[in-house]
Amino acid sequence: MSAEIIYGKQLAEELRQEMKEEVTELSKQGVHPKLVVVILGEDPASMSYVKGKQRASEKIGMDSELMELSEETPELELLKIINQLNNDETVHGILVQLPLPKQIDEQKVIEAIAPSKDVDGFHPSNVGRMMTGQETFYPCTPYGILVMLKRANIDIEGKHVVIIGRSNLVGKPVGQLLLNEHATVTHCHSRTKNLREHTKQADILIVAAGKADLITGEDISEGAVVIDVGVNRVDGKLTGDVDFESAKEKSSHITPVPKGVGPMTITMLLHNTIKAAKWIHQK
Ligand SMILES: Nc1nc2c(c(=O)[nH]1)N[C@@H](CN(C=O)c1ccc(C(=O)N[C@@H](CCC(=O)O)C(=O)O)cc1)CN2
Repeated sequence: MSAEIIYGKQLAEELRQEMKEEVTELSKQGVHPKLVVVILGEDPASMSYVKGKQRASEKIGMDSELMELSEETPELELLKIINQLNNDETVHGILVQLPLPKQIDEQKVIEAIAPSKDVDGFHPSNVGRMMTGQETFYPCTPYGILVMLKRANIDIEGKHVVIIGRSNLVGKPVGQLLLNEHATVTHCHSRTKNLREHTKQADILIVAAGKADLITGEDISEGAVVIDVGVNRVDGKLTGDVDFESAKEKSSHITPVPKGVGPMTITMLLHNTIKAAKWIHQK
């Protein structure tokens, strides 16, 4: 068997075209969705992600602002900036790029963002709403994975989803979103014993471990769906957590790296920002 490759990049482009039309319609009603992205320091990977977010916003006609702050910015100063953005009626979405420098308490920053502008979906209030199956902003990478699975017509209900990784950004929320869709979910992580015994049982395997080529064809069952969330740089080359060539021969569907899950992250951020603008203007 050779897998069908799910290109997130292609789906992202289709969705962004639809969003562009939605932004045009909203602007006719006087609603101009605006995203503000805050970054501290100049880490090259983070810098490229935030520039990507800004470019993508502009391409669909959405207002966006990039606030580039020094790596040494004190926590209190960042909290003050967030407070100003919370009170700025022209701003609908606020995103602080992670990870943050060591002098800053990441959780404090996440909790400072108004839940109604938390387009990352990381605020405990939004996480709680997601857990209880209520409408809210879902974290962008997990939400992107859910949309990819649905658009590829992959059944989720009753399927055994095995997730490797338990981060707040990806592992935990993707498990919750798929549980909400009636999947049976198993979480594996760095302390899991006999990892292969678990991965072999997966109908859908989601790998978000941050370890290049952790999973190979031998770790998966014939016909499994494999979603690779890894973004690793090995000898200057971008690679996922899954050995694509061997996994492709066993799976029914697989996402590549690059051009797989990654582009969906930014797309769902645009979706969340439009949603935030619509909510505010419906009030
Ligand atoms: N506040 C947030 N910080 C971070 C998030 C997040 O969702 N919110 N996620 C990641 C990084 N990230 C977005 O911020 C992100 C990662 C990867 C991609 C992407 O498009 N990847 C491409 C490859 C890009 C490359 O060449 O490096 C792909 O996989 O095809 C987009 C966004 C951590 N921080």
